Amino acid sequence: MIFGDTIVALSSGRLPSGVAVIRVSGHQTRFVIETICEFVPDSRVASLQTLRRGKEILDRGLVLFFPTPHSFTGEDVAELQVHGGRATVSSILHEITRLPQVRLAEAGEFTRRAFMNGKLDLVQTEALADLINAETEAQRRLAQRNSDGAQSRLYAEWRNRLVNARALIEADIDFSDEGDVPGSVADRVWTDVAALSDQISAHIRGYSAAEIIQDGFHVVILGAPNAGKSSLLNALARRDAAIVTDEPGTTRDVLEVVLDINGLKVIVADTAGIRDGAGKVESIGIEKARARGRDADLVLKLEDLTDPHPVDTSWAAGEVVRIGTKLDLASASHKRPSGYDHCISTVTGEGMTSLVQTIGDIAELKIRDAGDILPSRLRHVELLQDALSHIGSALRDVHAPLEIRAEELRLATDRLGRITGAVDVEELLGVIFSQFCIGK
Ligand SMILES: Nc1nc2c(c(=O)[nH]1)N(C=O)[C@@H](CNc1ccc(C(=O)N[C@@H](CCC(=O)O)C(=O)O)cc1)CN2
Ligand SMILES: Nc1nc2c(ncn2[C@@H]2O[C@H](COP(=O)(O)OP(=O)(O)OP(=O)(O)O)[C@@H](O)[C@H]2O)c(=O)[nH]1
Ligand SMILES: [Mg+2]
Repeated sequence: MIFGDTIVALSSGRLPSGVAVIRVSGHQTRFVIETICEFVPDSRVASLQTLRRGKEILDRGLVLFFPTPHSFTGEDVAELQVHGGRATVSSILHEITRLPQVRLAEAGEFTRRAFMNGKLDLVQTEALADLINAETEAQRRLAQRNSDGAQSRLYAEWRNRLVNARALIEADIDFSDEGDVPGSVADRVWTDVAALSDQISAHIRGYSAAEIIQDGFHVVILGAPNAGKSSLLNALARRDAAIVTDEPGTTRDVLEVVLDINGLKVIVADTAGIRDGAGKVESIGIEKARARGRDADLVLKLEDLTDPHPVDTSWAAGEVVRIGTKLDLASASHKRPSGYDHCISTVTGEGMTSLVQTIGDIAELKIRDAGDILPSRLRHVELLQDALSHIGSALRDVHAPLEIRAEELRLATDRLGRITGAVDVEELLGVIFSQFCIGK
C-alpha cells in the first residue's frame, strides 16, 4: 500500500537522553537521507555519518536504511540514531519535515502502516501497544506472546478446523443428494466441532486471568477503626501513603497503592474503619469500603489483637484472609492468638514477609490455570462468545438441515476472523491505534 506522505517522529523515549532514534517511513525516505546525510548506506547496515543543514553540521550519528518491503512498516524506512538533546532532535526533525511530502507522524502511525502492509495483524498490533505499556513481568509475558503471533496462530488453527468441518459437511450434503452415503463422516466432524467448542470456552474463561494481569489483582483492607489498616498499607507500599493517627476514624476515603508482587500488579486499597454510629463523612467512607470489599479479589480483614472488634465480611465475593495486628503490643496471653491466618506488626515488621507471600500466592493461583495464550481484550471475548454461540447452534440443532448448520459454522469462522482482522476491520482501526504513542 502506498501512502502519500512520508512520516517522521522521535521513536525513542523522553529527552534529553543518551541517544535518540528518529524514524522515517515512506517513499520520500531515500530523499530525506540524501538531503541531510552524506550517503544512502547499504541496506540494514549502520553507518556513522555527519548530518547537515546545508553546510552547517547538525550532529554526527548512526544512519540505517531499510528498503521496502523488509522494514518494520513495509515501506522504505530510515533510522537516525543521534545525540538525545532536545535542540539536536528538534533541529533534525525540523529539517526533515521541511522536505516536500514529509510530516510528523501521528500516534501509532508507523504501526498502522505496518498493519496495512500486512506486517502485523490486529491482535499483534494490540499486543504491541500492551508490550510498550507493560510494567510488570506478567504483563510483559502476556503481551510478548500475543505480539509474537501465538494468539493469532491459535485462532487461525480454529478457523481451519471450522473450514474443514464445513467442507466435509458440505461434501456430505452433496453425497446425501445421491442418497447413498450415511452420515458417518458428519459424526466425526461434529465430535471435533464439539471439542473445539470446549476449547474456546476454556480460552474465554482465561480472560479473567488476563484482566488480573493487565488491570491488577485487587486487594482491599477492611476492619474496625484503628485496627491498623493504614499502617499496613504504608508498610506494604514502603512509604507514607496514608495518614496514620491513634484517633479512630482517621481514614475516610479509599486510598490505593500499586505494588508489584512476584511480577504481578497488585492494587491494595485502604478503607475507612467499619463501625456503627459514624458521622456523615465517615459513613460515606464506610459504604465505599463495603463496595470495594464486595468486588475485591481478596479481602484482608484486620483485627487489633489488643482490642479485637471483628467486622462482618461474609458478603465479600473474593477470598478473605484474617489478620491480627499490633503483634508487638499483644500481651503474653494474646501471644499465640488463634483464628488468624496471619499476625503482623507494622512496627517490628514481624509477619509482613509471610503476609506478602500469601497475597502473592493467592493472586498467582488465580492466573495459574489459565493457560499460556489468553484473550487480552473484551473485543476478543465478545467475538469468541459470538463464535461459540454459532457453533452451539450448529451442534444443538441436530434436526436442522445441514445447510443451515454449515452456515452457522461459517458465521463462527467469520467471528474468529474478525479478531485478527482477517475479516472486516476498518471501524476498529481508530480505536486500536489511538492507544499508541507518537513514534510507534
Ligand atoms: N532500532 C530499532 N529497534 C527496534 C525497533 C525498530 O523499529 N528500530 N522495533 C520496532 O518495533 C522493534 C523490533 N521490531 C522490528 C520488527 C521488524 C523489523 C523489520 O525490519 N522487519 C523486516 C525484516 C525482517 C527480517 O529481516 O527478519 C520485515 O518484516 O520484512 C524491524 C524491527 C524493537 N527494536
Ligand atoms: N504498636 C503498634 N501500633 C500500631 C501498629 N499498627 C498500627 N498501630 C497504631 O494504631 C493506631 C491506628 O493505626 P491506623 O493504621 O491509623 O489504623 P486504621 O485502621 O487505619 O484506622 P482508621 O483509619 O481510623 O480506621 C496508630 O496509632 C498506629 O500507630 C502496630 O503494628 N504496632
Ligand atoms: Mg486508616
